[in-house]
Amino acid sequence: MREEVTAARRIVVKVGSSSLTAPGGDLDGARVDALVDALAGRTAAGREVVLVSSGAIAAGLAPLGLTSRPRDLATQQAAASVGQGLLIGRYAAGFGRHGRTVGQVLLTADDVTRRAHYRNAYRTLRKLLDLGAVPIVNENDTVATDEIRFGDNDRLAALVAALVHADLLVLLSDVDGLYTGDPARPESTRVAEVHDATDLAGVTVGPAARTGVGTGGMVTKVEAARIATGFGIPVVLTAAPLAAAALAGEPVGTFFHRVRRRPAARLFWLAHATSPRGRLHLDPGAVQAVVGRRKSLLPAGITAVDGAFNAGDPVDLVDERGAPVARGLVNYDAVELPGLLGRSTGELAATLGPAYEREVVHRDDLVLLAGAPTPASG
Ligand SMILES: Nc1ncnc2c1ncn2[C@@H]1O[C@H](COP(=O)(O)OP(=O)(O)O)[C@@H](O)[C@H]1O
Ligand SMILES: N[C@@H](CCC(=O)OP(=O)(O)O)C(=O)O
Repeated sequence: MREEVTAARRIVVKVGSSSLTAPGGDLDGARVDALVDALAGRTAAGREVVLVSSGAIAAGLAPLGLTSRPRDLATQQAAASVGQGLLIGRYAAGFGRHGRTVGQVLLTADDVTRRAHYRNAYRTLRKLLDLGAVPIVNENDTVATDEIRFGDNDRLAALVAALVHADLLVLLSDVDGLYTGDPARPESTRVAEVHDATDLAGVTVGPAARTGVGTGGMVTKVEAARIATGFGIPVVLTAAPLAAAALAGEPVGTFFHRVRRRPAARLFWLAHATSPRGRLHLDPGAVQAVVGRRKSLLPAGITAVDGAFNAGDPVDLVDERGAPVARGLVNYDAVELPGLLGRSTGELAATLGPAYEREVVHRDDLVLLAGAPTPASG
């Protein structure tokens, strides 16, 4: 038995399109009901459940006479508009059998990335849970544009899990776990546990099957697991029919252990949920100082600036090859910086005044990005 699973009080469960629809694309009522029964079992046992459900686009296909998932955004949005109502209607009926009320929560990326918005989203979810309802979250597909879209719901689910401070994230798909390669190949085997990146070294993480209704495949699920475990939330990835077993703590699917230390919430959002408004190019010495010695970034180490940001905005710090190594909140407007580059803080203070002695990004407002070189690896 997985103790972290059985002890979890607040659980975010994400279910993919492929687990809710019949092969033709229509919503499969029996599958929805089976999932609802598994979740209602947990709510009856006093657990709080937030469901992140995909399937709006898939559910809208058949009613609109479409035979496969459309590629263009406008048709996807029309399908989502038709399908989302059907989906929620189905869940409302399903949970109604258990005497539970559901609440629809449609979010855009902005709602979980901008501080003022995610506080608002948090309050709504919190209140629904306090009132005993089951929040059912999806991306707000009808208004999300290509630029701001998550597209798949895996990353959204990880961010929602962080938002509501969940104790567990369960990702339900059409495959019963992470496999070492394409699960259709006989030589692929299920990975039972992932402790850290080394357990993923021999794993080929692939996209969704081309014929299906899913979008992200394993790539977005492993990324979602990385985000959630980095926030101290363990993740179970398994197939939807195994939901009840997974929620009971049985050793099904793939269990991603959490990284013990929960980062400061503010820095977590900075790393995972904000979009940078610009880029600061660092010379090698500045990369060493920021990444290797965790120092603040000073004007002297910056060689170029891109973007139209204001003081307080998130920006990426990139190395000489343009690879992001850290993200931070910048203390200057973009227009101010070109005149300061390469100059020491002492010189700037002497010529421009003491206000210009401040760091470009303070170390407390900096978070290193995954993949950044560590001091040991150079
Ligand atoms: N290493 C892997 N292990 C398991 N599944 C994989 C792997 N690589 C690619 N996949 C594919 O990912 C699919 C699940 O992703 P997707 O279709 O997006 O599901 P969902 O709709 O549940 O989000 C599986 O059906 C499988 O074809
Ligand atoms: N918001 C979209 C999710 C798109 C999607 O297919 O996601 P997933 O099945 O989780 O890979 C929908 O409801 O159709």
